[in-house]
Amino acid sequence: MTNLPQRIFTYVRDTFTMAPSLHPSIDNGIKKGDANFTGGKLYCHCPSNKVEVTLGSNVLHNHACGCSKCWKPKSALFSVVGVIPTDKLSVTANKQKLHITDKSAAIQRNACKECGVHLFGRIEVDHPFKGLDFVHTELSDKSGWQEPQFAAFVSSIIEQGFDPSQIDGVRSRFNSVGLETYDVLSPPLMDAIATHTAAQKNKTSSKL
Ligand SMILES: N[C@@H](CCC(=O)N[C@@H](CS)C(=O)NCC(=O)O)C(=O)O
Ligand SMILES: [Zn+2]
Ligand SMILES: [Zn+2]
Repeated sequence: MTNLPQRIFTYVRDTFTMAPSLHPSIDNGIKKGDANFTGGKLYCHCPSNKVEVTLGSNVLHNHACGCSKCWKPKSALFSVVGVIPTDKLSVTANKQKLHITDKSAAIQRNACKECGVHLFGRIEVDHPFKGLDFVHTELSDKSGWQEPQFAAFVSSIIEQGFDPSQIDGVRSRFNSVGLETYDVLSPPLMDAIATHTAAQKNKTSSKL
């Protein structure tokens, strides 16, 4: 978390330079979550017959993601996405409105066919994060969700048209609100992926 003078500086700089939004929950500093928070409901953006997803716990590893596949709110450069065990998530209304955005992706992102909002991403194939669903807590009307912990896939915004000469400014804005930036995931998550890959390789070689 950053101190007040730094936040005022960031706010004034961003207001005068009309910097594009990183994400509404990050632009003006980060609000810390509640350690005792126990979950809530997510809703799509349809004006009626909203898809409703119920989460039975807080999320973990909440982070900003600049990749092209994660859902972002209008005008934001980044998504904010966290994970929750699959058995803590259920679709509690209007499930028939969901479709999978890209069936070939590891993360099967279930989005509302009408408003386009992604309600949850699930992994069905062998993968280090199988058993975890990906969700956007900004779709909830409650506060207390874990705050973003880091920014991932930052350079990926360039692939979507962001001016590469401005990318250092994006990294420094994340840093000014207390978030580290990475061009893949954070080191602990990359270590978890590599550990899984090593275990798979061992399994395969022991069968030979
Ligand atoms: N540079 C690529 C990165 C895509 C990517 O690897 N995204 C990560 C973070 S969400 C991932 O795990 N993707 C798996 C998937 O989408 O199934 C892009 O922007 O599309
Ligand atoms: Zn919708
Ligand atoms: Zn992503």
